[in-house]
Amino acid sequence: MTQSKSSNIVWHEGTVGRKHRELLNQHRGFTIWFTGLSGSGKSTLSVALEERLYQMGCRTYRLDGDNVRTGLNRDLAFSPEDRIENIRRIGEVAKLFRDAGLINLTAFISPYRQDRDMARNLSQRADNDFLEVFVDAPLDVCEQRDPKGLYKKARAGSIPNFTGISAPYEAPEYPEIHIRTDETSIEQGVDQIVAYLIEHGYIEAGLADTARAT
Ligand SMILES: Nc1ncnc2c1ncn2[C@@H]1O[C@H](COP(=O)(O)OS(=O)(=O)O)[C@@H](OP(=O)(O)O)[C@H]1O
Ligand SMILES: Nc1ncnc2c1ncn2[C@@H]1O[C@H](COP(=O)(O)OP(=O)(O)O)[C@@H](O)[C@H]1O
Repeated sequence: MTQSKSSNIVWHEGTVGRKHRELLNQHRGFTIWFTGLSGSGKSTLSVALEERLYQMGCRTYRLDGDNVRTGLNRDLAFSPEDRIENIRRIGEVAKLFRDAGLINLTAFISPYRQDRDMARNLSQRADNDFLEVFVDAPLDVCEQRDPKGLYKKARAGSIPNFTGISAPYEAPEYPEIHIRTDETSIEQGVDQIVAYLIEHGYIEAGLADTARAT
């Protein structure tokens, strides 16, 4: 992990902490980290899940590769070094959102296992506040979907270092949740995640009933 360049830094603790914020929000703060190839369904699933969680009364914030790369990370491209820095910064931002007591959804290719583990290990609560969701579809399916026409360009050689074509993707070995988006609908994918969250005590089952009633 990159060390801080500054010295003489002393952490300043406030009187309102994560526990207080979680109490106010009536749920825990945690990160749902979507990873997968371009076109696998990260953005689609994270948007649909956020909508469901919102209906359940949860406080959420979603970070998406394309969006963050126009602001915070606009100085970064797609070399291995830039992707590492991209994920390092997102990992830190996700940590802040957890500390804010929010359910934070991130949708980045995040192709390197080591970087995803780094993001996970930034906070180490006993109750595991970082869930990796492997959004999985075979490359040929992603390429057929090609929602932004990027695979076509990558095959034509006009996008270098394109994940799955000319840059690597390291699939998660032990993701908390594994979704095959070529075998399930968007709705089923969201149901699968919500069921996991309830079963493992991240959110209360009663919230799902509230959502159904509205
Ligand atoms: N070379 C290359 N490889 C992969 N993707 C590319 C590339 N160039 C541009 N794009 C577009 O950028 C989106 C991926 O950004 P990420 O920040 O998620 O990438 S990474 O995690 O740093 O690997 C990705 O978005 P998604 O399709 O939503 O994954 C693409 O729209
Ligand atoms: N089960 C599914 N889950 C998610 N997306 C799906 C699914 N089935 C088909 N799709 C489609 O696949 C495409 C995925 O695109 P996108 O969400 O932008 O992927 P990514 O963010 O991983 O690049 C969308 O057009 C979406 O409608």
